Amino acid sequence: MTLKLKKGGLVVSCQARADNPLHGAYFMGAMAFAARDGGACAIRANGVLDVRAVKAAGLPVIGIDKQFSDAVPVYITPTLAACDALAEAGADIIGIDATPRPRRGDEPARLIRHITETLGLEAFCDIATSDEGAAAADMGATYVATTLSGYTDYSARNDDMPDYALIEALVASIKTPVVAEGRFSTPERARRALDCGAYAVVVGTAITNPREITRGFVRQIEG
Ligand SMILES: CC(=O)N[C@H](C=O)[C@@H](O)[C@H](O)[C@H](O)COP(=O)(O)O
Repeated sequence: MTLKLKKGGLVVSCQARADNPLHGAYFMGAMAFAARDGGACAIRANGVLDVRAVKAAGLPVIGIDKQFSDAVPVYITPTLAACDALAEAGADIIGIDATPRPRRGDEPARLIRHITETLGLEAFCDIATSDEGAAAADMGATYVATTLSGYTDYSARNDDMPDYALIEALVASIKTPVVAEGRFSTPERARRALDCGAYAVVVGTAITNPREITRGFVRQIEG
């Protein structure tokens, strides 16, 4: 079966939180057009409004719905209802948190079945460890992504490096395509992800967050 993400391709994550001056579907839609013109093979976007807007660029869309809560750590597309809304908005692939952490919503296995069997879409499973990736693969994930490495209390890290070791461990242990995501802040880092065996690589901040890019320059020149 042909997958919607291109092997060896660059996925651009077009996301801006409410405190970001570029927050909103208009800006994220424009980012998606720019990413498409630059050669991206797909877009990752948060929320139904942004998914609809980025869809206009004509690329496959990984839709997620971040629902932050003080009560539980899981926030990426925690419910079947969120999956339905993203599908309705035009997502081709739905991204979920597939870690076994406490959640308010539905279990990863149920979400994956719903996405792949009921909605007929692809399930993009964000994990933080190789055991979690293996479990997601067993549950029927279409892709396993390293997105949450460094962002759970048991995978916390002090540097800003991507988790190449996790990519390699996953590639060695599962047949499901492994997508590299998280801290691929230069073209060289993205290239190395593919050299480690990643199927594709997702880049967000380094392409679509001018505020963070500016901060990086200012840190370097002002010390
Ligand atoms: C941990 C989490 O919630 N990551 C999010 C997932 O959607 C986004 O905030 C990241 O920007 C995205 O994963 C891309 O990563 P980077 O921006 O490092 O290229």
